[in-house]
Amino acid sequence: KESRAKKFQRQHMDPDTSAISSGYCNQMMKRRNMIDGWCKPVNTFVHEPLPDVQAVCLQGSVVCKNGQPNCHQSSSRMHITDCRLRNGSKYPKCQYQTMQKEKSIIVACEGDPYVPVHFDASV
Ligand SMILES: Nc1ncnc2c1ncn2[C@@H]1O[C@H](C(=O)NS(=O)(=O)C[C@H]2[C@@H](O)[C@H](n3ccc(=O)[nH]c3=O)O[C@@H]2CO)[C@@H](O)[C@H]1O
Repeated sequence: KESRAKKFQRQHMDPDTSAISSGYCNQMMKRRNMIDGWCKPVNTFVHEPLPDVQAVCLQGSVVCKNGQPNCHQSSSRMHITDCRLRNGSKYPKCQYQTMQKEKSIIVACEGDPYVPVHFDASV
């Protein structure tokens, strides 16, 4: 069974890509298995080293969207790509808009070791 930490990495980590093409999200949402059974509406990929993203769990504590207190906001901006399902896109033809950004990320952390398990938002 995939751990929540590993699921976070599968869904949100892509440290090795710097050149993002317009087809990046269509390719990655499929490659990382986020269009199985349905088209995931929104998903962010982070283009920073895994240790840097894991370190966010030690940074500014903030309340999560769901009210839980275990979210943390990165103290610096990070290179990310937001993938957003295009209007009219129908499963199984999940078509995404690819948007490159530099923003501070908010993740929820859990466990021992205390690591990211959920991507909450970017600000
Ligand atoms: N505090 C917590 N502590 C611990 N765990 C917590 C906590 N909160 C939730 N989980 C858990 O996480 C799991 C999960 O998949 N939550 S999810 O909201 O659907 C994920 C969102 C995110 O993937 C994506 N999104 C969204 C915005 C954006 O900018 N970028 C972007 O990628 O959209 C998704 C839907 O919004 C679920 O098991 C839930 O129980």
